[in-house]
Amino acid sequence: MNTTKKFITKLYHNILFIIKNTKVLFAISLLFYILSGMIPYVHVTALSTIITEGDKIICNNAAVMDTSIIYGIIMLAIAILMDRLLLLGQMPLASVLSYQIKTKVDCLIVEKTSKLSYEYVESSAFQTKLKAVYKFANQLPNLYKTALQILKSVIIMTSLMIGFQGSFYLAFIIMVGCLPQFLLSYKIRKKQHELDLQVTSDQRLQEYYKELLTKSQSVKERHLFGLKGLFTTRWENISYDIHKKYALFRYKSLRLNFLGDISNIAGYMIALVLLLLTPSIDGAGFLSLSVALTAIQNGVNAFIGDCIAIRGQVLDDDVVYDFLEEHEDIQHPCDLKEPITSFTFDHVSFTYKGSSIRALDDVNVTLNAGETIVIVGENGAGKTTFIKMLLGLYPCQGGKVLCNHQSVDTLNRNTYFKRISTIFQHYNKYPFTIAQNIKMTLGEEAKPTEDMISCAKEAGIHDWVSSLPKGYNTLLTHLRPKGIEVSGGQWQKIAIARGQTKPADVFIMDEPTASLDPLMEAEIMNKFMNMDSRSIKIIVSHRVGMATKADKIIVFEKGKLVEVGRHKDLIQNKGVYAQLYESQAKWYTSYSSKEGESS
Ligand SMILES: Nc1ncnc2c1ncn2[C@@H]1O[C@H](COP(=O)(O)OP(=O)(O)OP(=O)(O)O)[C@@H](O)[C@H]1O
Repeated sequence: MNTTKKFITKLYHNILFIIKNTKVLFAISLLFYILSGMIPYVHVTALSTIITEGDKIICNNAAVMDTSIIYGIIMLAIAILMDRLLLLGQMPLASVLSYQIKTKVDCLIVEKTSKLSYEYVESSAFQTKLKAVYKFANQLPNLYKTALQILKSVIIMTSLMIGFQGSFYLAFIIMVGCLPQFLLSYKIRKKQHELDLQVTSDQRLQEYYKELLTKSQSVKERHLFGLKGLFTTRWENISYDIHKKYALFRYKSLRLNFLGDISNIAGYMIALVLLLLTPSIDGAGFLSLSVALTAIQNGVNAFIGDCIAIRGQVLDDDVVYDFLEEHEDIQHPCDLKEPITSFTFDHVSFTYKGSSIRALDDVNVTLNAGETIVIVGENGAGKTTFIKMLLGLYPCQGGKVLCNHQSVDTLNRNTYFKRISTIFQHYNKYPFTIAQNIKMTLGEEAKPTEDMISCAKEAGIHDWVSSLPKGYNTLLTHLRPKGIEVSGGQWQKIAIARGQTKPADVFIMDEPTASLDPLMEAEIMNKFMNMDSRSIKIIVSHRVGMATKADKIIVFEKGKLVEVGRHKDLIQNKGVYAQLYESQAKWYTSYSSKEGESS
């Protein structure tokens, strides 16, 4: 009882969502379905009239047709024509309705994802859930069709039963015969939903292997390491596993469906025999009643099919609606109104989910406006995690990260991120023009702006871009028909220019220069450090060469902040920084000597 109530509430909620988002179109659709629900009654009534009147004409050898039979023929023609017209009208309506619902749901999913914590969104569990959500969201528009289809089936059955003139018990027998079909189909549909969810994770992997085999980005490694065969085998194996699960499910469903069919046929046969045994019935009466019985059975079967479909649909839709209603555990109520003047890490610790190692361990440091900060440390030392905590991408587990003395966790993301420009090692490569890659808001044919050119010069790409036939309006990547591919270093410089174009109080570069040669890297970093004396500039790097001019060097080791200070002081300390500097000395002495030559 509780389950039925829950189901009806959910169904009501889901249909309401569809009505709210489609309004007039839904009303027209409803009218179409009501009209087409009445057609079988008109059809059967017309046929009965034709059979009964035809029988009279044949038995009486009458030469002239009665008006009733002409009436019947006209009615039949109208019913067939209307049925066809309504069907034709429903097609474009269904297409527009589906588009409206799908677009709305897709927007809601994107909006929801943006409100969930970064930590949760990057987890595998979330990505699998999102895949399931999109899979089921695709089918969301089917709900309105199924719901209206049920309404149509109810109208068909009711109108036929009313026209059945008293022999309700026959219709009842037909319905009882259909009951096992209903129960079995219900069970099958629930299992299908469970299977759909269960295979989602495998489907993600299957798609990944397919991408490895087809995407241009993976073509080099695939050829050079001879991985095609390996990836193909893995893709085939996982595809086979998924197929096997569905094949097994279909086989089991088929057996259950067959049992349902037997009971269905038995019900119809019993009703037919009882009809034959009715004492007062003549040939024409038997014929027209058996036509009506067939129509009722078809109506009941369609009704059962639709009920099962709607039950399954609500199960599937729940995955989408549950996701949309998921609790957003992060609250960012405070707007950041003032420019950023400081960051304070106050005993900050952080451990990634599923990891036993502290990525940050009791970190204490303050960063002030006007400072240039270089963060160094070996692989896995905690540099990127430090930046992510500063950006508030992960909530603090221990201690606090403060921005202008306010906890970063409470800051409204829009107002906070507006003031920070970050370029990560793994930045996006957009299939837009070079100008758009630097300044997203520009149109495809728009001329480059002054500030954009200045940032492109700082990033060292202006001369190269100017030498291209279409200059800043050159389209990038082979995703675009006339797009060109550029080198890793050129992409990096474009990303750096993008980061510098954004007006901000804080500029962060998390190793975006790995593809550049050390001299070019040092040149770009030098310019970066000198770009705006009031802002906070943070550079994350393994290469300590650029730290010599920093106001503050932060050294990480195994999640711990082990040293903070200026180059000279840290060298004198002879600690981790001094060792790193020593071991990398040869990289930057060549730059220093080059700089010396040029000056
Ligand atoms: N998403 C993640 N989930 C679990 N553990 C992670 C994740 N990202 C990083 N780690 C772990 O956290 C620790 C710190 O990683 P972090 O990326 O901050 O180091 P890093 O100093 O930036 O390293 P690199 O110089 O190699 O980029 C490492 O032990 C790393 O394995």
